[in-house]
Amino acid sequence: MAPGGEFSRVPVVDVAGLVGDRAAREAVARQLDAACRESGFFYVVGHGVDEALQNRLRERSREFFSLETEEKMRVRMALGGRAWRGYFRVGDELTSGKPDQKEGLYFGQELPPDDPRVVAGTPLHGPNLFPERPEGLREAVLDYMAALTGLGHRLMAGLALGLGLDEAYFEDHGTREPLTLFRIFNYPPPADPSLWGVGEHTDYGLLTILLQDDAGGLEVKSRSSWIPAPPLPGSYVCNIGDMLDRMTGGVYRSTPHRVRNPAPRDRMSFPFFFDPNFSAPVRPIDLPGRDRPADDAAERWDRASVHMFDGTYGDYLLTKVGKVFPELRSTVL
Ligand SMILES: O=C(O)CCC(=O)C(=O)O
Ligand SMILES: [Fe+2]
Repeated sequence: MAPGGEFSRVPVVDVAGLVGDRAAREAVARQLDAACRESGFFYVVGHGVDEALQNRLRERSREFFSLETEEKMRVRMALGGRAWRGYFRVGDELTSGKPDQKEGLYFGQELPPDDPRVVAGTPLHGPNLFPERPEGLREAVLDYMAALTGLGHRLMAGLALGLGLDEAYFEDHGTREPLTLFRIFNYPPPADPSLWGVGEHTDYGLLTILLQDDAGGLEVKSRSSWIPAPPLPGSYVCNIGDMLDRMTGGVYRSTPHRVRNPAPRDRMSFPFFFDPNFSAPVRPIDLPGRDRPADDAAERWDRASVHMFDGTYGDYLLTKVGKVFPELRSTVL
């Protein structure tokens, strides 16, 4: 393994063994561990998510984005209030201060209005803002989020094993009831080729599980160059977020990435974020045999500039929200 985040490809891991016997789980865990140290990015195949469900989600999403802006704006984010849900237009979301060339829908765990967290006005908690049309988008999103929550638990158990921890470590430390955020993005071909669909960034939480279509355009930052993560049929692209990077003292890497749609048509992607519970305190993981952070961790953390380990995951996440949607700062925070 090259030191310091130098890598030349995003590895593919068949995770079917995670539902097998101990030896099979350990074999997968070793591959996940190597990928998380080296690049912080990996494809997974053998993930068990139903292809028909993915197709249903894709179809309904395509139908939604093809509606007139006026209709899409009926579920605009401003109406989701503190729950941080709904539709945003091309250019509404900022990455590193620059408007992204993508439109999208934000979803989270579906909670009834009388859930105590909703009644208390807890940010990022609430019912979703589902559009009236197309019919079936609501069911596709909820079914898909349930399937991906299951995959998130399986992968986190594999990551725990790879770190030499009990497989239930993450469940016991914040993910038994995870915070799950789900987004559906549509990237039109950029009007100006210098504009990014999503500019360079790292993700916030533990693990991102991304379904992309066949347009391509996702790139991952190795130390000295950008490495493409092209669509691989039947796969997800997974990556480590800042929180897991910090919890592991930088042993697992949250790697910068960016997207520009290279296709002459729209590109759709479906990132699912599997994070600790909003009220879970975030603590560094005690990793046997490792008492200091990876050599380049401080450099990476400075760039992301978050406060660490002195609060809950929710406290941390709220420091991020206002940066990407300045308009929502007053409603969410
Ligand atoms: O659309 C993609 O392929 C990646 C999106 C992404 O990086 C993100 O939402 O954090
Ligand atoms: Fe990302």
